[in-house]
Amino acid sequence: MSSSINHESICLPITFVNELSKSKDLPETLDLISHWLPQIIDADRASVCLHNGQEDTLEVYALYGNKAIQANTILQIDNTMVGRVFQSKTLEINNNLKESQDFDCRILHEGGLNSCMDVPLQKSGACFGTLNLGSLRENAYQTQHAVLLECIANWLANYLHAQMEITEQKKRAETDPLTKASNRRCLTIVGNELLNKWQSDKQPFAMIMMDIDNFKHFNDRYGHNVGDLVLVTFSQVINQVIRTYDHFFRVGGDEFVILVSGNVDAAEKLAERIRLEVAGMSVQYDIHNLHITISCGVTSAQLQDDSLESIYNRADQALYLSKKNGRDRTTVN
Ligand SMILES: Nc1nc2c(ncn2[C@@H]2O[C@H](COP(=O)(O)OP(=O)(O)OP(=O)(O)O)[C@@H](O)[C@H]2O)c(=O)[nH]1
Repeated sequence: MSSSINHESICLPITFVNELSKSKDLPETLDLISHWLPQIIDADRASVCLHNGQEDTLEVYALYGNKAIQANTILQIDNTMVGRVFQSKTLEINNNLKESQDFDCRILHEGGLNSCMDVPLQKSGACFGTLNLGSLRENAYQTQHAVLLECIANWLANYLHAQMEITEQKKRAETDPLTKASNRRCLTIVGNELLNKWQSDKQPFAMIMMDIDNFKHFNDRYGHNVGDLVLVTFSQVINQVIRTYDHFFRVGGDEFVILVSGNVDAAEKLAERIRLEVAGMSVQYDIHNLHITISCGVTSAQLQDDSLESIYNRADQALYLSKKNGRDRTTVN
C-alpha cells in the first residue's frame, strides 16, 4: 500500500476512508483503525487504547499484528508509556524498547518489538485514549512518522468520539440508573432476539422473574435509601451468579427478570441458586444486618409462543403462585 509522507500532505488508502465512513459501530471503527494503520505507517503492531471511565486505567480495545499485549488488556496509567502519553497529551516515540523501564514497553520488547510510538486521541482538549504502533525494528520511528500519526489521530478522534458518545447514550437508554441492570426496554430488545432464534433455529431460552419479598417493609421501616441499598446489593449478587450469556433486567420497583440461554431445568436450577444465595446474604445498614428473601417464577419458550408477552405472562403467573404459596420459593410454569 503506497503512502506519501511529507509535511504538507498525507495520502490515505481510499478503501480505509470509505470503510471508516460506513462503519456502523465503535468496535468496527476500532478494528478498522488498527487494521489500516500499519498500512499507512510501517508497523508490525497497531492498537487503540481507550480510557476506562472513572478508573486510572486504559484498555486495549483493538489490535492488529504482534500480540505481545493482548486485546482487552487493562494497562495502568501510572507505570506505562501509553499512560504517560494519555496524561501529558503528547506523542512519544521509543526507538529502543530494550532499555525502557515502562511496563508496557518491557512487555512489547519481550514480545519481539524494538520500537513503538503512541499518540493521544483528543476531543475538545480532553484525552480519551491513544493510538499505538510497534515495530520489530530498532529506530523505526522518526519525526516524519510522528507528524503523520498525530495528524491521523486528530482526524480519527472525531469518528471515535462520536461513536463513543452514541454507545454511551445507547447504554444509558437501556440501563437502570440505580442498580445498573438493563431496563425493561432492553428486555424487549434482547427477549425478541432470543424469541426469533427460538422460532428459526429452536435455540431454547427461559425466563426467570424475581420479586423481593415484602420489600415495602424495608422502605417503611428503614427508609427509601435503605430500600435502594437492598436493591443494589441484590443486583450485585445476581451479577456474580449469572453466566455471561444470561441477561439480567430490572423491570419494576423490586421486580427483576433473567433471560437464560438454556432449557427450563437450567433456569429452575439458576433461580434456586440465586434464591438460596440471596437468603444467605445480609445487607449491612448502620447497626442492622438486613436479610431478604425472594420469590421466583420460571418458564421457557414454547412452540405456541408467538410473542415475548406470552412468555412474560407465564413467568408472572408462576411468580404469583410463589407469592401465594408463602414466598421464598421458585415455581415453574
Ligand atoms: N427504595 C425503593 N423502593 C422502591 C423503588 N421502586 C419501587 N419501590 C417500592 O417497592 C415496593 C414494592 O412493593 P410491592 O411490590 O407492592 O410489594 P412487596 O412489599 O414487595 O410485597 P410482595 O411483593 O407481595 O412480597 C413499593 O413500596 C414501592 O414504593 C425504588 O427504586 N427504591
